[in-house]
Amino acid sequence: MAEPGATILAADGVTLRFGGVRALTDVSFEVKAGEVFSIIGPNGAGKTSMVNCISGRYRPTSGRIRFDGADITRMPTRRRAAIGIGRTFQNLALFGHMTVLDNIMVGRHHLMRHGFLSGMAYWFGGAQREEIAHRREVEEIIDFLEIQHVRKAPAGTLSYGLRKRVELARAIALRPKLILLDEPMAGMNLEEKEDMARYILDLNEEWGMTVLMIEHDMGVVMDISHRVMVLDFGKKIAEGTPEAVLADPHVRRAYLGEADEVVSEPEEALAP
Ligand SMILES: Nc1ncnc2c1ncn2[C@@H]1O[C@H](COP(=O)(O)OP(=O)(O)OP(=O)(O)O)[C@@H](O)[C@H]1O
Repeated sequence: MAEPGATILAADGVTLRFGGVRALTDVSFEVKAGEVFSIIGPNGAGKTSMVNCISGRYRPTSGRIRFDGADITRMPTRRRAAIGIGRTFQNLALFGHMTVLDNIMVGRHHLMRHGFLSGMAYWFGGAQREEIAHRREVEEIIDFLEIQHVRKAPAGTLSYGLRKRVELARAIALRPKLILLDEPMAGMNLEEKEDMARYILDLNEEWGMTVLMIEHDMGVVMDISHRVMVLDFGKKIAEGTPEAVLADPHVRRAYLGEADEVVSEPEEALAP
């Protein structure tokens, strides 16, 4: 496991093409162990494509990605999860008819030697002991994310904010070293966003989890990120502390739309 401050994830010249579309062009960056690192940029800038290259859903057309000392560029997705890369999705991906508890247990499935409640092995093969240990871990996550009151409820019956929290619980059930969060606050009200921001910070500070996040809410990004990378049309245009990125003229032009303000007419000129 990388020491705090050492490079845990490194993308080197990552390019991704879909036919004629260049989703990413020569993107390089490093995430340090223990960081909250955010990727921001306008719609279609390549943020999800980058996260998909890291999680294994997409293979870069060229370039390399290293994680915790291993070259993962062509590694299968399942193997990446096993070596410590967890993720949540932009759109919820829970089993609606299953309870919260079972949804989170599914997240731990591949860590279980005996499979999920596999027949005779459950009683005689040590699988019972193993499942008890897994349940204990899951309960710890349930406590941490304060979802005890809904642990037996079918996931599909919960509010959107709670479902997002369950999805986070399932992703951290793997105890990843790096968690990829794709718009964790999307569609949330202010209170839900504040809760989620606090859970992400606690995960980072108390559990030592490195976080790579895509998020559109600039307030949240600036509040909880140690460093931010900005993509625009698939290219990296800035990287640094939230303050430095906010002050960067390229970012202001490309992302915050300041160019529009500069070229717009004075208000009097628009009056009839
Ligand atoms: N599977 C795909 N097939 C074809 N083109 C794709 C695919 N995935 C992404 N793209 C294209 O790649 C570019 C980058 O898309 P991507 O979804 O990575 O951007 P994004 O920054 O995550 O956008 P958003 O903020 O809207 O989610 C876009 O032009 C998109 O249409």
